[in-house]
Amino acid sequence: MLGLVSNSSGTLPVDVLKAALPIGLGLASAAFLTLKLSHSSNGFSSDKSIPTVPLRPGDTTHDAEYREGPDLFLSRCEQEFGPVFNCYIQGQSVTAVSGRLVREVFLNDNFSFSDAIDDMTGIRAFTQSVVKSNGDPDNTLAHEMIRDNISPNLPLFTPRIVDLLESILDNKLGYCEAKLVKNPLLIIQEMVASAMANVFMGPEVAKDPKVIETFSQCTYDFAKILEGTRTKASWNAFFNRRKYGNKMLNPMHHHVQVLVTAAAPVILERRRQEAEALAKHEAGDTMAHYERPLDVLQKFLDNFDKYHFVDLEDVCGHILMLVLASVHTTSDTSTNLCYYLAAFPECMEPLLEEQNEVLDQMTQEREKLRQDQMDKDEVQSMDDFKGTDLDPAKDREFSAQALKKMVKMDSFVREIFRYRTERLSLVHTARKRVMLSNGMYISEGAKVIINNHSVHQNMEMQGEDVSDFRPWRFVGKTKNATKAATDYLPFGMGKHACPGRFLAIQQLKTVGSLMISKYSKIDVQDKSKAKAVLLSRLGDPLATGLIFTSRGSNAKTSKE
Ligand code: HEM
Repeated sequence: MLGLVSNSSGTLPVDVLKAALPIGLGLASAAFLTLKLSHSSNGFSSDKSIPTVPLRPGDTTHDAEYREGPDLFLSRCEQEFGPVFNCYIQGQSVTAVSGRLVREVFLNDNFSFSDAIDDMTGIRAFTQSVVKSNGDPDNTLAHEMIRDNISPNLPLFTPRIVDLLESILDNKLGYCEAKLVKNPLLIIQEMVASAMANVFMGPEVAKDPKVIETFSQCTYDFAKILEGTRTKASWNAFFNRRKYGNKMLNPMHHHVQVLVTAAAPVILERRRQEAEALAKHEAGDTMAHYERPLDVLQKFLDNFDKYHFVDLEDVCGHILMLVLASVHTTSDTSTNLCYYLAAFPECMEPLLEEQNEVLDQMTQEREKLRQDQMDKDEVQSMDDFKGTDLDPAKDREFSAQALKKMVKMDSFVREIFRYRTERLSLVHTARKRVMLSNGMYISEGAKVIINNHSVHQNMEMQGEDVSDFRPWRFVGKTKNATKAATDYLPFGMGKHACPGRFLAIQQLKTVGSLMISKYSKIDVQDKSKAKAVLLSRLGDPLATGLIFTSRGSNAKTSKE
């Protein structure tokens, strides 16, 4: 691979590659992962003053009671034992932390989500064998990579993302007259994988079907690894460390190679074009210039030394880690959003009305900008706008600006996260003994789990009817779907809060907007399973399909 990338500064020692950490979550939520692990009998190492919730007669863990009614179980625990209590759940002994105290877990570096995932799965050995550089126990690099290369460019990425999401939807689902789709995740996964591949690897690489296959499938291979054995979690971690620390046995190695093989010729061609433009420029052609492609691959290569990458394989390893964090999480939640549209059909028309109002407003604003330029003689005729940012053909596109103005859609999405998010999740390991502000101590090595129920189903924080799905709950409030805070935890909070949430929410809002503009009706195939799907956990298989009906024969079903 040498020669494709600029001179490297050599391999950095890799201590712990926490950049891969997001996968622990991204994969399918800590709950999904940990539930696959079996019970640890380590007991609690927390302060003895922390109450332990007694088991129901006949139960050996709290899992059954929790699964039967998580809200009921956790309300009872909080009422009887207060905001901090021990229970045996999701395969381990954990201390649940509730309400205002959750911020003390998220904001204290002595609580680590990545340590907890590694304790349970041995994931760090696995990730170390996928990438070669950048050992970063606090995962600041992955944050930085997303913060500097993806989030600020989101408005520029948006047209490509929307275009791909729409064309694949048209291609795979198209015009429907009560068409049953047993597994809509497959369609949405392809939509999201294609959009993410375009953003991460660039349009040329993303044309390769093998790359799309890697983007949509690598998470499943990864899940198989984490599923591991059904023995003790610690054995599971031990086994994974031994097996997947070996590069050749690590299935991610194959996916990295797919990316490298597809990227190499594209990078060479980009280099050739750049050199050609430079040569022309030097020969006096002042118009000749090379337009740098806008994608994460190019950004990483341009910052090769800054990020201390080793070679192209290393760059692709890092990209693969981002894929594991992003594609399945976004596909799963976007699919779930369609089930909410089906379960609450009364939302479809208000959402479509809002969409039309926003697009009308955008059209008027853009028309005014065009007219201003005409009045100032900056352009000769309306035809001059063709192919520019102000092209009238783009007036009704779902631009980043238009999506931002869709406040009902935003509230709908945030309410889905509030309503659905797993009630107990995000296990953190205490790196040191920590005293919480209520005076209780969490001992070094103890596992703490976040009681999301105490936040998302809390009337003081969320308003009334917390057990109901109220789509417009957040309209008119300064609480948008990306705002990670003490009253909204689907993306965590504090310095480790998911840095990809801006991209994820924008894709979710786009999928929702496409669905309501193209389909007048979405029904759940088996209504008896509708509620179960709404409350499914990230990564759960879908219990039933969806039936789609297009908005009449004039519906826009293909991109001409
Ligand atoms: C609906 C989709 C998503 C959900 C629900 C989600 C959720 C989360 C959560 C709960 C965390 C842990 C936060 C904490 O420890 O406090 C996290 C971390 C992370 N996520 Fe996401 N995420 C999503 C999409 C994405 C996307 C699209 C990307 C990449 C573009 C991404 C990249 C990351 C990274 C790098 C971290 C690690 C942050 C750290 O440890 O400092 N996520 N995510």
